[in-house]
Amino acid sequence: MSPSLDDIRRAPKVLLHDHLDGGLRAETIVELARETGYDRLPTVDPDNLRLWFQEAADSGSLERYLETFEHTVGVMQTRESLVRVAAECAQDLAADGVVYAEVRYAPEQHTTMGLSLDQVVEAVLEGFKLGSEQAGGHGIRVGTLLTAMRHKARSMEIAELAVRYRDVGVVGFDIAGAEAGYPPTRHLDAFEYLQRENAHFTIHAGEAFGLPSIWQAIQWCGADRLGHGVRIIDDISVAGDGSAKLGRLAAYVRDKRIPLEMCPTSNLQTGAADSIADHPIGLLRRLHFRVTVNTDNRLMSSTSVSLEFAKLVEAFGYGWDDLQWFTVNAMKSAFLPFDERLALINGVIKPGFAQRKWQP
Ligand SMILES: O=c1[nH]cnc2c1ncn2[C@H]1C[C@H](O)[C@@H](CO)O1
Ligand SMILES: [Zn+2]
Repeated sequence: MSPSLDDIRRAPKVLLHDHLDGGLRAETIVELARETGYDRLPTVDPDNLRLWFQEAADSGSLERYLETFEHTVGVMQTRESLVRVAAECAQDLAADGVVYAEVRYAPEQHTTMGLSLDQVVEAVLEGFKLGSEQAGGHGIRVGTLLTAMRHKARSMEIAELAVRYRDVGVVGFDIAGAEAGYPPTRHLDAFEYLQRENAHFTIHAGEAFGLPSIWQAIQWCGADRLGHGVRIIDDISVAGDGSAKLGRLAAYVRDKRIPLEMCPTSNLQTGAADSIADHPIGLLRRLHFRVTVNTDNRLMSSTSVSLEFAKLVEAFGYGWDDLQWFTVNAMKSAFLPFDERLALINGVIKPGFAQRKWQP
C-alpha cells in the first residue's frame, strides 16, 4: 500500500529549507496588517489572499515569485509580529509531523520600523521557543538560519550576526534572492569569515541559474549544502538504456555527499521544472545523490512537507523506505552536532517510520 497523505503526516519528518516569511497563515497576515498599519495588501479577505499568493507566485519566473514577499515582509516589522509568526510557524510544522526544522529569513528585511538586527533575531528565537513549547505531536525542535539577500551588500554583517547567536538557536547562514546576475562569489568575504569561525552555511544555487552558480557555491564559497541545486542535472547525461554519466561537478557533489535541499512545488512555480514527474529529483534519487525534500515557501506554494512527499509518492511510486531515506538524509545533513543528529535518527525517525510501516 502506498503511503497516504494522512499516514505521511503522522511520520516524523525533517525540514531543512523553509522561509519564515514564506510560510505565514493568511489570517495572520490580515490581522498583522491591521495592527501594524500596513495598507498595501492586495485583499484583506484571508481566503482570497491565500489564493492571491499562490497565483502571483505561479509565474514561471523567480524574480516575479519573489515580488510576493513584499507583503509578508511588510507585516513582519515589529517585535510582536515576528514573535507571533515564528510561534505559528513552529506550531504549523509540528502539526504536519515535522520533528526537526531549520527555518530561514533575512533579518535585514525586518528593520524598516526601527528594530535592530539583534532585536529581530531575538524576537524570532523567542517565537520559535514559544511555538515549540506549545506544539503537540512528536514535539519539534526548530533551528534558525540567517539569510543575507544576494543583491544587497550586508552579508558580512549577517554572517557575524549568525556567529553571535550560534549558541542560542541560530544554526547557520544562507544567501537568497534573485540568482541570475548575483553570483555567490559577491559574498566571498562572508563565506570565508564563516569558514574561519567553523560555522555552517548553505547557498541558494542552481535554481534559476545553472552550473556556474553551483560550482561557485561549492568550490569558491565552500557551501555545506545547496539550496535547490536542481540544475546539477545539466551535468548528467542519461543514455537510452537509462544509464547515467556524471560530469566532474555532478560527480563531486555526489561523491562528497553534498546535500541538495530540493523543493519540488516551488520549482514548478519558478519554472525550474515542468511537472513533479519531470522534476530532476526522480533521477537524482535514483543515482543516490544526497537528496532532501523541502517546502521552500508553504504559503506561496500552498504546501507542507507531507504534501511534497505525497506528490512524490504519486509521481514516482515511492514507498515508506524512500520517504525514510529522504528523512534520514535530511537529518544527517542538519546543522546540528553529530550526536544530536544521531539521537534523532535512532530515537525518533527510525522508530516513527517503523511504526508507520508495520501498522495494518
Ligand atoms: O526559492 C527561493 N529562491 C531565492 N530566494 C528566495 C526563495 N524563496 C524565498 N526567497 C527569498 C525571499 C525572502 O524574502 C528571502 C528570505 O527568506 O528569501
Ligand atoms: Zn528558498
